[in-house]
Amino acid sequence: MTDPVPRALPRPSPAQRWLALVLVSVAMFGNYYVYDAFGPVVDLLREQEGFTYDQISMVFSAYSVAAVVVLLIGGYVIDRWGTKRSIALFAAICLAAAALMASTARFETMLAGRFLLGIGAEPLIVAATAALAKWFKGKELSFAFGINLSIARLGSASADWSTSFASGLYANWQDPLWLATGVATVGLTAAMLYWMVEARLEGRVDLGEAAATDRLELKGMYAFSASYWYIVGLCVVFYSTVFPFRAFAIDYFQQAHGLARETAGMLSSLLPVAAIIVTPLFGLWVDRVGRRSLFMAIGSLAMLPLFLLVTYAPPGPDIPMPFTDGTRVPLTLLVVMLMLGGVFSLIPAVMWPAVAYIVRESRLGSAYSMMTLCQQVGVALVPLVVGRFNTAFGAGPEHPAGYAPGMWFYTALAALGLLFSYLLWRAESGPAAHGLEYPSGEKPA
Ligand SMILES: C[C@H](NC(=O)[C@@H](N)CCCCN)C(=O)O
Repeated sequence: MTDPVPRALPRPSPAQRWLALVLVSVAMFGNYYVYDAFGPVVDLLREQEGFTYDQISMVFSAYSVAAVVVLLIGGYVIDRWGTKRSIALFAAICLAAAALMASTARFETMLAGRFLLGIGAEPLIVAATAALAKWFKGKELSFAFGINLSIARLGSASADWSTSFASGLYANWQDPLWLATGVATVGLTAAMLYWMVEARLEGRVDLGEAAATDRLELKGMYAFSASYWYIVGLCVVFYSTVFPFRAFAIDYFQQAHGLARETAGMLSSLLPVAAIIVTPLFGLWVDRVGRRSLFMAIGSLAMLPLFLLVTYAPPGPDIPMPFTDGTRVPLTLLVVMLMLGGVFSLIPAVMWPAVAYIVRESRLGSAYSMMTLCQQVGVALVPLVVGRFNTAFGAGPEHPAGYAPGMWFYTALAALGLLFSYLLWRAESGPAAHGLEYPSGEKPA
């Protein structure tokens, strides 16, 4: 008797794929919510618990320090445990981190909680990406990634909106962080359901191999082209400006511009909200027209004046904010946040996919890991500098001018971003170009 010929398994049905996407995305929603739940309580920690700007910055940076450590350890856990267990494990770590931060206002505990969040959240993003690749490879993968990121950003926006829909909790610093712990529980529940779905369908449908996590290998980095390193440079300065600015934005709008917390939260949420709507549209546009390095340069140029405008431009009349029940904000702040939202949609939509056009597929995992690692080093250091400036220059409601040095620092970083994108554009317009300026991402023969 001969062995039966193994029959090829069917690919997952659309309903199965979209169920997996929804569950993974809810886990990501929880992840991003917890990350951004810290910003709205910054003023309460300062007023009620006596935290200084330096301490707040250290808590914020602890996430990135942890992220650098886990990125160096690499995709080991994901490779060994598989996506379904890893997603649940990392979501559980995020939940523990959220609970730790909510448990007490001791500085060391907050620091440990935020560090733990970095340990869970960054590999959760990697594991979620690997999981989506299993379900969607060859079928709407980019679209699925886009939806996943949009739902994650909805988590960021919801953390800002909590200053309105859960305004009653903001009588103290602790209750909003317990709310974040509740949201992390929803994320963990979705991760466990995802585990059940993947386990149930394994062996019944062809889930292929998860895209190899391709751990970070420092050897071989020299082989990446100059264009790759210009993109890494832009990535570092871009996120080192936007993420710390976001972390301090609600407090800054309250202290320096006298806005109520709810209004400041609404204004800050324009950044992720714009990104939810506009990022996929920019993605589609760039896929059609190419010109990737030019778009990155345009985004960097648009960012350059924003931090100085917010500091020195007259506030202008109060006007109703879009997508709200008529909350009024100064025109200048609204314009600046809408422009920053546009930049926050354009640069990530172009920058992350651009790497795939200039790095060999087999080295893509390493390339992305190195880029994220450098990003997190920048995101760890910049808030420490800005916190130092705010403390040293006595920033606060009675001395709003004390925030100006921090804003000049963000502007200097934005100028560096413009330099990197100019160098990239020059490299991609010359004979060593990879084809970033062409819709297909390849130079015509
Ligand atoms: C896609 C990109 N993600 C990241 O940069 C992550 N390494 C850090 C996310 C931290 C916020 N939760 C992004 O969000 O633009």
